[in-house]
Amino acid sequence: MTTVIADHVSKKIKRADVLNDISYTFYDKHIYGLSGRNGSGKTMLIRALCGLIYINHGTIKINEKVLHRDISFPSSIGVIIEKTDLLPEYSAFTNLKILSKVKRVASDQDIKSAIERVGLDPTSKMPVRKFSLGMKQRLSIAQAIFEKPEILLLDEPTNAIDKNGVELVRDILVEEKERGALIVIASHNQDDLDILADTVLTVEEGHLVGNDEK
Ligand SMILES: Nc1ncnc2c1ncn2[C@@H]1O[C@H](COP(=O)(O)OP(=O)(O)OP(=O)(O)O)[C@@H](O)[C@H]1O
Repeated sequence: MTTVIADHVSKKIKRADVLNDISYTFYDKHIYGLSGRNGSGKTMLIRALCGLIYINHGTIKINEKVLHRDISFPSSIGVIIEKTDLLPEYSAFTNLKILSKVKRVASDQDIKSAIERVGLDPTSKMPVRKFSLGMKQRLSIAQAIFEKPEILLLDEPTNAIDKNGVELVRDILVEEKERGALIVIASHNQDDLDILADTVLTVEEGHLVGNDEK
């Protein structure tokens, strides 16, 4: 079983409380939707859960291991945060191939099938700098899922993606949940939240205020 436990998590930037005493337990085989206005703290929460920022108070435990104490980042995780960095001069396949060398858990076949799954061509030599915004976003999804991670933290995963692509991405995320992934999605797209989320959490001025279990 995979668990991510936020326990009294707070983060201040300058003097502003961007995360304010957040306590919540996330489980596997579940999609959590983060809803909230611009600047409410959704991205900060995602950054905190994947270890990209240090928090000022509280703890985050990934499978009972405390982030920044026992581990520096979760070992089995796929992340999309705005402007996920891709290497613009290389093809889709080469981008994922380079990433795969870090952990060595994905084969070339895993890379190809992830690229195919998001509707891109794994044999294409087109460099990513020539990709449209939507194509880059699709590749970001492939990048997040290709190693079959236990945890997926996705900030606006359907951003810039066309209608057919959005349906494809939603199908992929449901398949990933059924595979057993713990998925957190921040989205302004109400349809994404309605269709995908088993639980919708509302973030307001750094607090988790709503917990709408469907
Ligand atoms: N690098 C930064 N330096 C200072 N403050 C920041 C920084 N990044 C974010 N913040 C502040 O943290 C707060 C939460 O921002 P966050 O990006 O988490 O909001 P969000 O809910 O994801 O918004 P959006 O819906 O626009 O993506 C905001 O008040 C923002 O101004």
